[in-house]
Amino acid sequence: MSDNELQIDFSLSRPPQLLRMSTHRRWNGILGISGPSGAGKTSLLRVLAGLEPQARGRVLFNGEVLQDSAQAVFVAPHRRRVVAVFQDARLFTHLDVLGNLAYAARRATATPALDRDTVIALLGLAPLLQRKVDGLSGGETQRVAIARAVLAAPRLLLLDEPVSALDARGRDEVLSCIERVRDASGLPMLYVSHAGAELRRLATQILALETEAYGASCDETPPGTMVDPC
Ligand SMILES: Nc1ncnc2c1ncn2[C@@H]1O[C@H](COP(=O)(O)OP(=O)(O)OP(=O)(O)O)[C@@H](O)[C@H]1O
Repeated sequence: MSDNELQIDFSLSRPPQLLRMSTHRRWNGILGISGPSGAGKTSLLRVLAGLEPQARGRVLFNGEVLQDSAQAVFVAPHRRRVVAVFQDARLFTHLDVLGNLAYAARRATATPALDRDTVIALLGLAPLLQRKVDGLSGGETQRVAIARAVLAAPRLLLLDEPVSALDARGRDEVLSCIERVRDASGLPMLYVSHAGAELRRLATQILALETEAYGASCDETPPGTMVDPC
């Protein structure tokens, strides 16, 4: 049974391009997002996170309208409970690791799927809590960013190529952490990657975006089908 549902039908004007996406997906766990460079993977996450207020069309998550230009509905980013982790984890450099986690927990508007101690344990952060974030390795930084995102109590977690800048060891470490969070929290996630191996490892199904002459579109792969990304 699939518990989560994404309904999108929007366009973003980026002259001379028009980026269009339309799909309806149900999934559990991690929905992988694949597609060539420029297909609109990051744009999709930005729309879901509420960072593209000018997008035309409709975006619904689990039946709730997040934005609908025809009805002049736009739920503000901080009210969506949709939290994104980007490739360049944007941690607060004036705070240590614990400070970053505490900040997210203080601003959370709901109870997170996992409590702070569990998040710290699953992401192996105990030895890092007092460290300044600008001294962390790439993999450590991404683990803190994921922990911070979970403690912000999202109902949808967006991961945009979170391991693409890491070496093989760092990648494997962070992917294992994501698997642990996925299994312990049940949080629905979208995971953007160019790497087929990562998507096969993490995702229950894949949404493949394809670039077309006029912009981007979604390949309507039947739910549950694994698609080999380009
Ligand atoms: N802020 C912006 N203003 C104008 N155009 C943009 C902006 N951000 C992205 N684009 C364009 O929108 C299209 C989709 O970009 P997007 O970053 O979503 O693709 P992507 O699939 O994530 O690509 P990549 O794999 O290279 O990260 C591209 O043509 C890109 O150049």
